[in-house]
Amino acid sequence: MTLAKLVSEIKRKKSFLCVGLDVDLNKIPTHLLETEDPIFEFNKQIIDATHHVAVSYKPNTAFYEAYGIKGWQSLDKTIKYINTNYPEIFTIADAKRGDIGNTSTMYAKAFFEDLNFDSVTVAPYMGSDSVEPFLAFKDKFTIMLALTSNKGGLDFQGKELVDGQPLYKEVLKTALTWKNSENLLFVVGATKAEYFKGIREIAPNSFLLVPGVGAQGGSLEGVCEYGINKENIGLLINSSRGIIYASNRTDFAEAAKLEAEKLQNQMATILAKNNIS
Ligand SMILES: O=c1ccn([C@@H]2O[C@H](COP(=O)(O)O)[C@@H](O)[C@H]2O)c(=O)[nH]1
Repeated sequence: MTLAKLVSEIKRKKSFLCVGLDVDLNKIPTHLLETEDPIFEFNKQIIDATHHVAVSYKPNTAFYEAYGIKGWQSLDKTIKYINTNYPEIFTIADAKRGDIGNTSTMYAKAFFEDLNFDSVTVAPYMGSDSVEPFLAFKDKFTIMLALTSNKGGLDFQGKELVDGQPLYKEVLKTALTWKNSENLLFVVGATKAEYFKGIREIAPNSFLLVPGVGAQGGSLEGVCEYGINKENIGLLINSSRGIIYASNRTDFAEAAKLEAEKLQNQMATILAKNNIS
């Protein structure tokens, strides 16, 4: 996958929606628990019902790791299902990794080579040599936490450095100087809409993965006011619980489809307002 292909898919579908596949066995319809692989069965039906309005899927690996080997197998089946049936979809392993260099290389191999995701999320705390091993993979993307959606996100990310600028801005500026930074995207929470203007001053053309609409209450319109880039759009807006748990009954896939279509409609309106076609 290339970012140019992602942009052309966004324009074709008039959507920059990323559906989060955060599967909790306590929340899925009970009839699925009788199937051989309830997590995969749930994902398959969600994907089939929403792929026409989504350009990306983001399984958060915690929701698979929590179920041990079986969970990891469900993740493997899910990514294979997407890559085989919907190869135009941009896939994100939300794993928030990062470690000393040789360990980061192994994490990168796990997600880019073994599982064949297009991208993986990483934490910046360990610095350049913990992120650059991910960036070295051609046509694969590293999505680094910049300003996260949770309340505590500002505890450290918002701390002012000696020159008065907040840490997250320094993280953005510095990361953009790293080798292969053209393969770098950033996570910025939708709950932090008022920060997008400043972020776009530092990273005008970077793609931003934006979680926090739906269950966390972030505003799509608020994010797009300054977050949207007229050339490449530059946004992937994620909603997980708001879509996948729209119903916990047998109509769950249809309910997810309706929620995803609602968001896509709003996105199409925003694209049209910005004269992006
Ligand atoms: O700043 C961040 C970074 C990651 N996330 C993840 O995104 C989804 C959001 O799920 P919702 O159900 O739509 O709230 C989830 O996997 C988080 O771990 C985030 O929310 N904020």
